[in-house]
Amino acid sequence: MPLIILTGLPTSGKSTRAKQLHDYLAERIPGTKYRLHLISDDSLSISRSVYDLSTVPVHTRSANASEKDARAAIYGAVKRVLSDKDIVILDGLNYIKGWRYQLHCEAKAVRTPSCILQIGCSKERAQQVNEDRLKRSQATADEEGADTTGDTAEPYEPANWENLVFRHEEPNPMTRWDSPLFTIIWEDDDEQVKKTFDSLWEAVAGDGRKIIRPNQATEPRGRDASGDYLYMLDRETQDIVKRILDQQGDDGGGEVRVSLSGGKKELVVELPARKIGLPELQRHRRAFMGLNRGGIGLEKVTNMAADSLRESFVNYLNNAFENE
Ligand SMILES: Nc1ncnc2c1ncn2[C@@H]1O[C@H](COP(=O)(O)OP(=O)(O)OP(=O)(O)O)[C@@H](O)[C@H]1O
Repeated sequence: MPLIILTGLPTSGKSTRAKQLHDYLAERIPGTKYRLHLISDDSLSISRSVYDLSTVPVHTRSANASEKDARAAIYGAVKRVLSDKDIVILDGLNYIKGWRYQLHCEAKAVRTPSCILQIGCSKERAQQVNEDRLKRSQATADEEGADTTGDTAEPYEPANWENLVFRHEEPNPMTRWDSPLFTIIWEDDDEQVKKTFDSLWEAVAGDGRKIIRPNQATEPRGRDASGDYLYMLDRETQDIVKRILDQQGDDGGGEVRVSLSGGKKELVVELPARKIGLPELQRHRRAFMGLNRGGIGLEKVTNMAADSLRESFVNYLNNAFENE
């Protein structure tokens, strides 16, 4: 299995469900090949304040160093244990789609499935949980009595909480990296939760699980920390779009060859049997750039050069055209 990525608003009940899933799987795995791991901000001692952009100057907001460091730590922790024999529950906000894409690629690279467990909760209820936490932590600071609720987790500063809600990118089950998608809502009772966990198990560890084959598109890649990464991302993808427009046949279809620097290797884009126009290619390019734009903090994990970017975009396009 297996990487199970939780996602949801801050204070929406993610850890509660992650623990329930952990208990459920702990009962299911004896006698199977699986080992079980639960990774979360708390298990890695990551404070909720790392997500706080309010202390970062506006012009550098996309580059919040502490959040990037936190992501690198989470990524490293997942990578260390993830295999086809290890079930990893990743409890966290996981609110950026590009981040979920990278995790999906990481799983695929070790030939194991990934899935998303979305925790649904209204904004108002989640906010109430955070406000209660804030009050309790204030009362503890003022020594006004011990906490009796059992929820001793750290609250988010209100502006940080609001900002995280604003930045949250809902999973989209139409994309490879956000599927299969399972959803549990706050109100779900034990029976409903068990049903969802049963389906999740079936999809990623049961007989119905897909065979995962790694391909170059899903091999995880980092960013070129030294160069101007965004410039390179733009330039290389533009160049491939141009080659496709130049080389495709009059009626479309066929193969387009894209060489890597120094002619070391040639990549092939397999086009569908129809003419592809600039708007469609630009749409794919923008989607790819959206997924690979900086700011998800994996610079320290690997190094991504122009060649691997080109390779990655070619594979992305081949995946996109594959089903036609
Ligand atoms: N479905 C639920 N029904 C009732 N109470 C719940 C439910 N889910 C969570 N809670 C309560 O809400 C509080 C916050 O839950 P939890 O810590 O799971 O949220 P979280 O999303 O993991 O928070 P954070 O974003 O800080 O990691 C806890 O007191 C928990 O007991």
